[in-house]
Amino acid sequence: MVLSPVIRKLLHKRVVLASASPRRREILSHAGLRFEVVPSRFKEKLDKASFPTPYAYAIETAKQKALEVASRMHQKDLRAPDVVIGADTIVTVGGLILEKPVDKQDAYRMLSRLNGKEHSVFTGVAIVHCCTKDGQLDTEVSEFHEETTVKFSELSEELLWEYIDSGEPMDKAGGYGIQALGGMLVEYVHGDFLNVVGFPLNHFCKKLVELYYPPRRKDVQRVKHDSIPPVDTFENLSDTEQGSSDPAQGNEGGSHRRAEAGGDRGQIPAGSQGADSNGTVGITPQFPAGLLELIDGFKASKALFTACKLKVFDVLKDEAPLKAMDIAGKIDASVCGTERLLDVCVALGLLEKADRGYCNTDLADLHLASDGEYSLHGLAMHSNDHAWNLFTDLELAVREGANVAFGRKAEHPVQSKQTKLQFMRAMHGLTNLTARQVATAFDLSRFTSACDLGGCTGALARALTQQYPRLKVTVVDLPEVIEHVPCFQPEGRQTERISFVPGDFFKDDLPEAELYLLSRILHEWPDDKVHELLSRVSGSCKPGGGILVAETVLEENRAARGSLPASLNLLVRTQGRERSLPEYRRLLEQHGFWDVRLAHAGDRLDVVLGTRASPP
Ligand SMILES: Cc1cn([C@H]2C[C@H](O)[C@@H](COP(=O)(O)OP(=O)(O)OP(=O)(O)O)O2)c(=O)[nH]c1=O
Repeated sequence: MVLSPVIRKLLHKRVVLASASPRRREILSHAGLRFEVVPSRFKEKLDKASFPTPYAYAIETAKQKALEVASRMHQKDLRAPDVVIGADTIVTVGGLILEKPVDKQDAYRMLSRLNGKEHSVFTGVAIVHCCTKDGQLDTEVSEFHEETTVKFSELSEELLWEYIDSGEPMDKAGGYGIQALGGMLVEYVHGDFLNVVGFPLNHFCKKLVELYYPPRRKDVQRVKHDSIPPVDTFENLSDTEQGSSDPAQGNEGGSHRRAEAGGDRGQIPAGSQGADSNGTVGITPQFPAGLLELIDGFKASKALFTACKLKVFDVLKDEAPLKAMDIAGKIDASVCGTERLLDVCVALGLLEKADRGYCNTDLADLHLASDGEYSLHGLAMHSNDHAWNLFTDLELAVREGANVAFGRKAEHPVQSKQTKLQFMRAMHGLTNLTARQVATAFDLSRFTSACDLGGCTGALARALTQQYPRLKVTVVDLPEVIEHVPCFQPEGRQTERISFVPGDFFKDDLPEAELYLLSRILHEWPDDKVHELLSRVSGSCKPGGGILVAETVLEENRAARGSLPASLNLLVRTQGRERSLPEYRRLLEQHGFWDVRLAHAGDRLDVVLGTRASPP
C-alpha cells in the first residue's frame, strides 16, 4: 500500500537505495517505495574535525555513499538510475561522534559513554537525482538531516556485557539497536524513532514534497511545510501530476473543498466527476493504484519465474547487452513473446534496457542467475513449479484450517523425487543469504561441537565453521538429501570440520553434540511433532549444552508483512506454523532448556538460544 502520493511519484522512477542497512530497506519498503538495493562502497573515513557540526559530517557521508553508487552504476550500465538515496546515522555524546563499533571492547566503550545519559542520533540523507547528458553523468543533490534525542537508563556492567554478547551492537551506530534488545536500555526518546533506526521517513517525505511539488504562491498559506501535509492534501498533490507549477490547475480554497461539487481539477482527479441523468454530480474515488498492484502481483511473480525458467538472467550474465531477437534465439522462444517478457522485467527493475539492448540489473546478476553463492534462482523455480500449485488450494486450506494439500499432493516438501533437488537449491540459496547472521546472532564460541538437524546442504554449518575456528559440525538429514550434497559443495572450500550423516531425526539416534541447531525446521511441524523432536534433542544434549532455533518469530509490530506469505505457505504446504517467542520459550522450557533468548538475524529470520539445565 502506498499512503503517500509523494512516494507514488517515485514508483515510475528507477530508485536505488545506496545502503546495506536492512533497517533502511525495511523502513522504505514498508512505506511502499519500490527500489533496488546497491550497497555503497564509499569508505566512511572523512575527517570529522573538518566539519563544523556532526550532522554536516553525516550529510557529507550520506552524499558520498549515494554518489559512489550513482557513478558506479553509470559506468557499468552507461545509464544511471533516476534517483539514488544515501543515508548515514551517527550518535553523538559529549562532543564525540560514535559510529559502528569495530569490536566488543569498542562497543563496551561506546555503551559506557551513553550509560545513564542523553545523547543525539543524527541521520544525514542525500537524495541524488541523476541524468545522463552526452554520456556523462549529471547529478543534482538534495540533502537534509534529522536529530533525535535518546536517554539511556543507568545500566550495570553485567547488563552491558550481556547486551554486547548478544551480538546486536556490532552493525549499529553507537553500538545499540533501539528497535530490538537495545530498546530495553532506553528511558526515553524525543523525536523521530525511525531516525534512530537509520532513516527519518517523515522528513524524507517532506523533502520529496518540497522537491516534487514546489509551493505555488497561492498554496503557500495552505500547505504547511513544518509537517507532512494531511493525507487529503497529498491526494490533491498527486492529482496534478505535472506538479503545482501550472497555475492553470489552480487550487484555491483549501482541501475541505474536495467534497464540494465544482470544476476544481486540483481537488478532484480529472474525469472523476460526472452528472447523472438527474443532474446529480457524483465523485469517483481516487484511483486505487496500490490495490491494483496487489491484484496484479501474481503476474509480476509469474513473469519473474518465467524469466528464471527460460534462463534469461543466465544468458545476460554471460553476455550483455543483447537485443530481444538474440535473447529469443538463445532461450528458444518467440521474438515477440521474449520482447514483452523482457520489457516487463525492465519495469520490475530486474533488467535494464538501453539502445544496445538488455542487461541484468545488479540484483538479477546476484540473485536471479542460476549460479553464485547468493542465487535465489532455485527458490524462484521451487515457487514456480511447486508452491504456485499449492497456493491454488489456499481457499480450501483456509476453509479447512489445515494443509489440505499435505495429504493429497506431497507428504513432505522433499519427498517427491523431482522436487527434491529443486527444494534443496531453494533452501541453499536462502540459507546462504542468512547463515552468517544466524551464526553471529549469539556468541557461540563456547561450543566445540554442533549438530545441525535437517541441515540440508550444510550452508549453515559452513558459516558456523568459518565463524568459530574450534567448532565441528555434524549435519543430519534424510539419506535422499545427503546423497545430493556434493552438488552444493563450493570448490576448494569444503571444510574438514563438517560431516554429513544420513538419518531421520525422528527415528535415528542423534549424534552427540554440545549445541543442537534447528534452522527452519520446527515451523514445518505441528506441536506434537515439535515436542517429540525437542524431547529427543533434550535427551541427547548434556547440561550446559545449547539449542539454537532459527525461525521467523512472530512478534507484535515487527515485519509482520514479511512473515505473512510464509505463514500462508505453511498453511497450504505443511501442518506446521510460525510461533511467537513466548511459544518457543514454553516449548524449550518444557524440554529442559532455560535462559531462552532471542536475537534478530535479518529481515525475516530470528534466532532463539536456550541452555540445557541439569536434570532435577
Ligand atoms: C542507533 C541505531 C543505529 N542503527 C543502525 C542504522 C544504520 O544501519 C547503522 C549506522 O551505520 P550507517 O553507516 O549509517 O549504515 P550501514 O553501515 O548500516 O549501511 P550503509 O552504510 O550501507 O548505508 O546503525 C540501528 O539499527 N538502530 C539504532 O538504534
